[in-house]
Amino acid sequence: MVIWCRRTDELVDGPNATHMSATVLDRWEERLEDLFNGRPFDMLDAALTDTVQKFPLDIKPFRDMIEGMRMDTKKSRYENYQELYLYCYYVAGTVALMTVPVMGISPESSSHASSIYNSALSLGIGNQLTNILRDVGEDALRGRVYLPQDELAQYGLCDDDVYSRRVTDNWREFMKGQINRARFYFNQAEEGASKLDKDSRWPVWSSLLLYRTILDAIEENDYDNLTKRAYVGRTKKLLMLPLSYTRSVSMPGFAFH
Ligand SMILES: CC(C)=CCC/C(C)=C/CC/C(C)=C/CC/C(C)=C/COP(=O)(O)OP(=O)(O)O
Repeated sequence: MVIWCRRTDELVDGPNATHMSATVLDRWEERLEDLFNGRPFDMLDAALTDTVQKFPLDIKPFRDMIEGMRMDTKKSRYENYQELYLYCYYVAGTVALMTVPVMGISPESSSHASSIYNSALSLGIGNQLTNILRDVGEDALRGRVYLPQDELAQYGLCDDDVYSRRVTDNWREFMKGQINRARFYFNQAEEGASKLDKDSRWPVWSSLLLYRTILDAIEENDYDNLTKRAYVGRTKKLLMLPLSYTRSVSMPGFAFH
């Protein structure tokens, strides 16, 4: 039950703000604690208070997401995959952990909840890695390189290659490895997607299959994610819906490749 709430807009940091300031994030964290304790600040917070009262949500992923945004204000390079993974967990894995208690696990599922949460986490990570790979050129324009520096170096690449926007054979080879890694997480997510509550499976399967096709689109662009944005057309998206429906109603373990 909502106890009290006030006006909206407190967190808007000016119309042209591109990055959230530390103060804004600190205040956001304070509001998070308050709303979890039944004291929402405004109507949006009140909606979340209502949700945390209805579903078994843990505050940790919410705190971690704010930490991810804090990280993004301080850091624009990732030395290795471990560092990048942590960022992906903070900004997307957390979303997955927040949604499972709301979507629910099927009563027919015999899997341990932890394995379903792991699959959810994988979908969050796979989505974020895909998002990063799609946006390499765009992020570089903002001086940001969300790629493991040590892996770039293994292919003789560095930030300058990203900034110069030349798609070389080394770049293509590097990208193949990054795409395979993202696909690995989507594959890991599949098992859990079929164990969610019946009504949640179709949207989750749709997002899994649709987001994964962005990786195909990068390949179709011959790995040019420096000057082009991988795009999945509307028709292709619509055609994926019946396929994701089929996947969502088939039993886990059923062979479907
Ligand atoms: C598989 C199981 C068991 C559960 C599903 C759990 C879920 C819903 C996981 C997905 C979590 C999720 C939606 C993460 C965020 C992914 C992401 C990269 C969003 C991109 O956001 P924007 O940056 O706004 O996207 P655009 O750049 O496309 O605008």
